[in-house]
Amino acid sequence: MSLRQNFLIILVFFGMVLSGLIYLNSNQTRCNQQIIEQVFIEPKWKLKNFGLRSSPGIFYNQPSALVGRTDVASVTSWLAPIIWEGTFDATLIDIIYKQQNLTIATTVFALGKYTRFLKEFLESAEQHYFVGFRVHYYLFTDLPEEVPEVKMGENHSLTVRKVPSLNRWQDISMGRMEILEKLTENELANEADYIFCLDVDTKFYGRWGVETLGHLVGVIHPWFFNVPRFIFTYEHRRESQAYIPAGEGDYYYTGAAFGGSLNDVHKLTRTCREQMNIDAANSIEAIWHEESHLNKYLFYNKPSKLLSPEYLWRDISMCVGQVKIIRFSHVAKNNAEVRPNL
Ligand SMILES: CC(=O)N[C@H]1[C@@H](OP(=O)(O)OP(=O)(O)OC[C@H]2O[C@@H](n3ccc(=O)[nH]c3=O)[C@H](O)[C@@H]2O)O[C@H](CO)[C@H](O)[C@@H]1O
Ligand SMILES: [Mn+2]
Repeated sequence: MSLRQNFLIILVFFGMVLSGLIYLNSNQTRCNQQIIEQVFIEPKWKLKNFGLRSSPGIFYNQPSALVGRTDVASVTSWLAPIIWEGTFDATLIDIIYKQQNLTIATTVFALGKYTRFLKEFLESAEQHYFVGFRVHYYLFTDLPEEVPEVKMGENHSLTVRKVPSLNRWQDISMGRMEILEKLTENELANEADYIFCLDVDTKFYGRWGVETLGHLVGVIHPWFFNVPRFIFTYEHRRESQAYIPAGEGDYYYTGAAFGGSLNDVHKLTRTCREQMNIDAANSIEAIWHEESHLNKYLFYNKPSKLLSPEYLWRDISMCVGQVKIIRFSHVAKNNAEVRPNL
C-alpha cells in the first residue's frame, strides 16, 4: 500500500468518527431540548388533587355495600355516578371537600327581559348553592343597571359583565358557548377549580353542593329521564354537526345546567362553538340549538358524573315519585312575553 493510500484510509476513518460524533451531539441537543421544554411548560389550568381525605372524629351513618336506592340507577354503564337523594352523605362529603379550598365559578346570563329572573335566582342560590364554599358568580347581561342588589353570603361574590344585546333568543342561548369558552380559557383558568353554567329562569329549593363536583358533569333533562331513547329530541339531520344517528345515545342532557373542571368545560364549550359555526356556515341550526350540540358532545365524551333531574326540575308544582327532593327548577314563564322573538 502506498503512503498516499494509507493517508486516504486514515482520512476516511477520521471522517467517519467525526460525523459519528456530530450525529451523537445533535441527537443529545435534541433530547436536551425536549427535556427543557417539558420542564418549562406550565400547566394552564389549576390542577388540585388532594384525594378524598377525611378527618378523625367525624361520626356519620355506616355506608352500606348492600343497601341503597333501588328505584333509580345511581351509576351509568360507564361507571359514572348519577346523583340522587340518598346516594351521598352531605355531612361527610362537605367535610372531605372543605379541605380542598375550592372555588366554584358559576355563570348565568340575563339579557333583555330575563333580568326579571335574577332576584329569585340569586336569592335562592344564596340559600342553597354551595353554602360554606367559595363561589364566584359571573353574570352576563346587556342591562347591568337592572341587576338587583342581593346580599352575598360568606365567600360568595358576584361580577357583572356587560354583553351586547341580541335580537333572537336562540342566538342569546347559543352565544353563551363562545363567552364561556373565552372565560374558561383566559381569566378563570387560574382562579377557579370548577365551573357550573346555569339558566337564569330557575330557582333553587334545596341543597346543590359538592356532591355535584366532577371533571365533566351533565344533568339529565327533566322531561326525558324515564323514556326510551327514540323519544329524545337529539338532532337527527345528518347535515348538522349535532347529528346523532337514530337508535343511538345514552341520556338526554339539559342545556340549562352543565359543568366540570375548567379544562373540561373549556373543551366542551369550544367544541360546541366550533360545531355551531360550521352549522351556521351551512345555513342549518340544530333543533334545540346549543343543547343539541351539548348532547352530541356528551355522547362522545362521556360525563364523569351525572346529576339526576333533582338538579333541574321542570316546575316546582309537578311531582314524580323518584324525585324525592327538588333542588333546582325552571320557573314557569311565558316564552312569548319574555323572549325578544318567537
Ligand atoms: C329545560 C332546558 O333544557 N332548557 C333549555 C331550552 O329552553 P329554555 O326555554 O329553558 O330556554 P331559555 O328561554 O331559558 O333560554 C336559555 C337561557 O338564555 C338566556 N336568555 C335567553 C333569552 C333571552 O331573551 N335572554 C336571556 O338571557 C337565559 O339565561 C336563559 O335561561 O333550550 C334552550 C336552547 O334551545 C337552552 O338549551 C335551555 O337551557
Ligand atoms: Mn331556561
